[in-house]
Amino acid sequence: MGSSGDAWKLKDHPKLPKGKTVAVIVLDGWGEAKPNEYNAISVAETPVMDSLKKGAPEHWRLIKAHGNAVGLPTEDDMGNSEVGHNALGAGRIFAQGAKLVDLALASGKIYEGEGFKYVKECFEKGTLHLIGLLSDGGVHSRLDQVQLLLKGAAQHGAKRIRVHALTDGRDVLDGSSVGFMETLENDLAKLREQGVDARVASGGGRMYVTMDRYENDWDVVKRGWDAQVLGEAPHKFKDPVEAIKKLRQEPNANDQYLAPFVIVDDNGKPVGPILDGDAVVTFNFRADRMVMLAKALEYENFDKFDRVRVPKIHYAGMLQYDGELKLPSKYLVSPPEIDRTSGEYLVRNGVRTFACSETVKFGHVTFFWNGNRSGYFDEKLEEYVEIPSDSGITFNVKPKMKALEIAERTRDAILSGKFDQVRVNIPNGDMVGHTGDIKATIEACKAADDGVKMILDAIEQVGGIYVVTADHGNAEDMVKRNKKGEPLLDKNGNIQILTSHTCEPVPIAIGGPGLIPGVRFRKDLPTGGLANVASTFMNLHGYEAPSDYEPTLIEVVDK
Ligand SMILES: O=C(O)[C@@H](CO)OP(=O)(O)O
Ligand SMILES: [Mn+2]
Ligand SMILES: [Mn+2]
Repeated sequence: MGSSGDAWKLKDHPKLPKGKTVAVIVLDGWGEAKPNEYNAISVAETPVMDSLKKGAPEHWRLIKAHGNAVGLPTEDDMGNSEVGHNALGAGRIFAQGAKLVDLALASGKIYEGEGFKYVKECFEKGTLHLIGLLSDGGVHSRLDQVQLLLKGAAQHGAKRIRVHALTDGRDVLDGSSVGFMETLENDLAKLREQGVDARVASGGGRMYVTMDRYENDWDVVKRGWDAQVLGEAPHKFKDPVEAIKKLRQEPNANDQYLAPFVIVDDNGKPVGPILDGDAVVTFNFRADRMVMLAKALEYENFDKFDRVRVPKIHYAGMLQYDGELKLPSKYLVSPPEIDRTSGEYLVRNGVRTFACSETVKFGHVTFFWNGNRSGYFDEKLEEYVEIPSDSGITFNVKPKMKALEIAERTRDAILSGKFDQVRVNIPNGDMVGHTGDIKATIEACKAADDGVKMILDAIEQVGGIYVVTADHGNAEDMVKRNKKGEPLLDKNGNIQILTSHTCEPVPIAIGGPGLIPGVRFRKDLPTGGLANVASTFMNLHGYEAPSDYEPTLIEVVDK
């Protein structure tokens, strides 16, 4: 596609009119599963979402939101916000970070790239630090990739390696951090036998240490900086497995929010602060929760917290996390080239766009939607509104989150007549689902439903159209199950709470007074997924989608 204006011109849809206000509502973490007591969505009072379902099969259906349908390596990979919103916004399926890293490791190309060569320059005199999420969840990172990278780095000359591990419990079961740390320790021991000085240097829970996103709470990143770079943390241990076990015994402790710790030697000295001349790799492939740390590591001018000491390092990300900011400038694997997104096409065809969510999901309907690119395409035609999220709490404490505020701002945007597309992310099912608190998640789902109602009422008033869908499952299943689908119990006979996303399909509903009679879901796309949604709403804006987009889910029959 060239850069001339014509290249962006979308063809008129032969049957569907232009000029309708289209609301695209994404319920985060809202999958479809059989009703049961662990399905927070089915238990919750959700009259609006229930009524949409009655429109099946013409105006309600299910679509795939996990595995290959969103560019993940296998059909066992649950969906997540990054790949989900990428697919929704880009209308095509791109091999995602997880897969690209797998390929680069398998072929050995990862060691030939500019990024690895850059960090390698420090191997002779400095330490290689690996920072990231210790998990096999496959959402932000994968332990098997870290294991390969450790081995590969040693083979390519790293003599001293320090791992700064963030514990998960969000994409994997709470408590699994102990096993992951044992596996890592085993691998590091093997490296030590080969003469590589390899150790864990620090740790902490992902939601409390380092992995904040969209600048919700810089203190989270600071806690990580203090432990990883300065070697300072409230807890000091000699052994990382013991560290996790001990810290998990503190009241209300869990993997996600584990307190930061550093590993010290016999003299109480931290074994791996980051120093001048060292190399650093952040090994998460997913962008959103690495961007803030990447800024702290890379930016000369940085005022988000006092870094105290800024080591002169060679830093590379596993991927480049922000294509617009080119951050970080060095990376081991090239990110998916998500170009020509629906957002860019529509704006270049004059579609005035409003996007809104609260901080914790704001980048989902902007940054991820636009192909991991921050900023506007055309400031005159777009407005992105961020409602500040609560920070410093777990969201089961306030399960309504900002659903109402998001809906109000969106309602106002619709009624203002200033926008053709309004798109929102309503986070409750996902963010509260991740806490594993079933009661709070039920409340969260009700709040999300209330938010949808307010937006649909506004669409009704202006004669518009709605598309309601979700990015992946979460709240519809809050319990870990065996292969037969039965809830699993732990050794004390309690159910094992599932805090993670799922592989369930998600609903999509279309409607509103602006939907002309005869528009309905096609029957010939039974395996349709999130990547088919962009063509669908482009049609509802009165345009044909570009020919290489995944096909539209709708057809127009004579009525
Ligand atoms: O919170 C996150 O980072 C992920 C789970 O790891 O959730 P989501 O993909 O919904 O943003
Ligand atoms: Mn999500
Ligand atoms: Mn989530």
